[in-house]
Amino acid sequence: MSSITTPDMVPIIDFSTQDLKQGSPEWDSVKSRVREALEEYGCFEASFDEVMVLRRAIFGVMEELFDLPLPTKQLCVSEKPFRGYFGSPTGLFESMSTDDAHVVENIEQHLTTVLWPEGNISISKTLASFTQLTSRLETTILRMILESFGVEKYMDELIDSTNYQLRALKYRRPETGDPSLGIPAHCDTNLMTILHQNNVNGLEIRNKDGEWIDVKFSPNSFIVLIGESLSVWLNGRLCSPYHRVTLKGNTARYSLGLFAKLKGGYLVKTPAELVDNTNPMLFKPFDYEEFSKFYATQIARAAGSGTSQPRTSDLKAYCIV
Ligand SMILES: O=C(O)CCC(=O)C(=O)O
Ligand SMILES: [Fe+2]
Repeated sequence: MSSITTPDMVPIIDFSTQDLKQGSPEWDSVKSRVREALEEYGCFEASFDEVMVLRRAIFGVMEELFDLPLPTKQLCVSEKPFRGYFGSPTGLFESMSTDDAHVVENIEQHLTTVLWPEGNISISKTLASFTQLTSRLETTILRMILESFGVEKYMDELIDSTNYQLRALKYRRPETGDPSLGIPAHCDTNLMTILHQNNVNGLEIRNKDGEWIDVKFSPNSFIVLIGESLSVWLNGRLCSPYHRVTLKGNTARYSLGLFAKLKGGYLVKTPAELVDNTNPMLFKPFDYEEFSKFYATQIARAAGSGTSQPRTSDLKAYCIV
């Protein structure tokens, strides 16, 4: 793995302003910065001061979750792929994921009562508050993207079909002190990802020149990444960035992410407005949950044969015309 990084930086866009009302001059200016950043990097840093009131509670909760004994964490399972507890074969990272996490009862049912049989309402509430906050930000950004392509009439349909999956990640500090790869380079296949982290950096994004950029988050910010589902829906417009996590320090890294995904049963289909003679339809309609099942078997097969994970652009390869 190349460890060369450059001083390039992902753009920072401020979403904290009170005047960010749809149609206002502030809205239009943020919207064009979002479009520019996504064209260039597929991602940006979003400042969002409201997260500060939750920050201490969030990382307290994450320590409590991951400090549980391994057999307890392993009780969190699901018949659906990419939910529940996962520990990487390298032991360097662990994750816990749960669906529709903006609703306290869902977290209680699928996560907290599994880990604490008597329930743990304060943890459920903290995680739901985080999901509500980030899903609000996701909706704003999605609306700006759709407006910028003139397809905002699909907003309600997409929102109604979104699963706000929450994923908590812990990266152990590398034992040797040498930089180690926590998560290998990949593109997210979902619609949009919004990440928050403790004070330990490690996320790297590959820019258009193929160079890896260190992403340094401010405590009041998120990194927003476009996923391949959105790029496919936009008929190849905007690209999901390659990213990876490299651990360099002496402290554990925690990150918490909203992974907005399209629900099973919803056919993801490029709108007619984005297809014409010069922009023919590039991708076949697909169901994200069906793709996830296929993708999970690909990953398991690759792991079984000792080869690396399937290539990125997996979703695009899956549904290319
Ligand atoms: O922890 C992070 O910052 C990134 C995690 C990530 O890329 C993923 O879960 O897809
Ligand atoms: Fe990712």
